[in-house]
Amino acid sequence: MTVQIKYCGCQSEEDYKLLIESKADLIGFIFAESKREVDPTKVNSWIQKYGKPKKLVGVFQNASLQRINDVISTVPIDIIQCHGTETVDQLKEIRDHSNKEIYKALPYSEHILKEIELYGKVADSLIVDSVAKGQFGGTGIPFSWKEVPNMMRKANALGVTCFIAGGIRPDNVSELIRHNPHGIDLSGGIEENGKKSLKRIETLERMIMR
Ligand SMILES: O=C(O)c1ccccc1NCC(=O)[C@H](O)[C@H](O)COP(=O)(O)O
Repeated sequence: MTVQIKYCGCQSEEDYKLLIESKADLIGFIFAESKREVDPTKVNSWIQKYGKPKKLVGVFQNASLQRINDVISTVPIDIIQCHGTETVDQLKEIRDHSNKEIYKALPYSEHILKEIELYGKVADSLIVDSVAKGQFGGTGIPFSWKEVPNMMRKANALGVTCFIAGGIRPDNVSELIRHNPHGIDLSGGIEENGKKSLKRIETLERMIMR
């Protein structure tokens, strides 16, 4: 199976031009508190200017329905990624309210298989990401990938796609690919000086033969 690629944290018009020409399947924008947070109106202007050849993901963290509504009425995103401590009931409410696909990010821990079981029944896809120094999302730090095959087995049984995120870079992606994740999700690993880097994207895509 071909591994799906999600590049996240698109922060500028230059980033967007680069990412739509990459081999990514999905491009993510951060609408949560972060150094990568973007303004919905600006994001929409890039999409109007350069088109929308990829699926677009809006990343939120414990956002209100009002905030989600404000963003999706401005930006034509396809997927809402919930990257906080949202409950199963809140995910259902967000889906009913928005009519979008819902991705749920789960913090990697010893309880990850139980979390996959719980959220895999309601989310369209899952993203297992690292927690580091109290931060969840965009940490730049990988977790131990030896549990990845078990996670994929659990996700397969539930019929959901499961992405792996957190500190994936061109120099470590081959090791992760050996564990056969359904998808990979990167942000900092394809950046140089805070901007998405063509060189790093091309190197990464060569490593995974895309
Ligand atoms: O990237 C952020 O700054 C961020 C902030 C708050 C919530 C989520 C965030 N990112 C979500 C993603 O999907 C990232 O791609 C993922 O966390 C991996 O980031 P990295 O470790 O930098 O590759």
